[in-house]
Amino acid sequence: MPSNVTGVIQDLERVLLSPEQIAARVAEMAARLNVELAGRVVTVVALMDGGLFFVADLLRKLEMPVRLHTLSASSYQGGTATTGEVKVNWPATLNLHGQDVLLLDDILDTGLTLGAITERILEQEPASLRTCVLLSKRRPRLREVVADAGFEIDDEFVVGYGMDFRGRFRNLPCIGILNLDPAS
Ligand SMILES: O=P(O)(O)OC[C@H]1O[C@H](OP(=O)(O)OP(=O)(O)O)[C@H](O)[C@@H]1O
Ligand code: HPA
Repeated sequence: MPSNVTGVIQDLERVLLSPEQIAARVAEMAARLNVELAGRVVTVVALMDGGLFFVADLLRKLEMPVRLHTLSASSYQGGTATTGEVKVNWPATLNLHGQDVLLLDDILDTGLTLGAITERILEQEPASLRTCVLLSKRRPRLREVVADAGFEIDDEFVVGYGMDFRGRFRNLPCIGILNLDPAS
């Protein structure tokens, strides 16, 4: 793993998705949700920090009334592999009983994060639960998760548009593959 990444676009091996490609797909996802959830009041549960830009961009395109709850869910601790332990700050006052919940996250990888959050949400007996992610990796899951995905991507570590490596790269407007030197 490189010790010298600075977190700028020059550190990328290549750009996977440009800001324009991301914006076009997010608009399509929002248009579909606007049809399928029309007439409902939607309770969004948005996972931070990685989901920050996806959630901000998608929500501004939703036309139904929305309530927003942000949760901090982390298990990678800045690295490229899950620690296996999903830490969630679930507010004691959060009650999703009877609500139409839309769960949003940036990326579905092992499935551990969304699996853990889905379990917590379902314990509260929402009226419905729908999950959307911007990216879904083509890889075997450690936990099965049902989610609509903006893009299916190969099993490579990605950064940008909210996603980090060692706390950096979140601010890149594109999504890219890191130049990881296996020897370093
Ligand atoms: O499917 P999984 O293997 O669980 O991986 C997906 C999760 O990993 C990342 O979160 P991370 O733990 O890096 O925290 P962050 O959102 O604060 O960056 C990402 O934002 C997802 O929530
Ligand atoms: N990049 C950044 N964060 C992640 C990834 C990834 O590929 N997979 C799970 N969390």
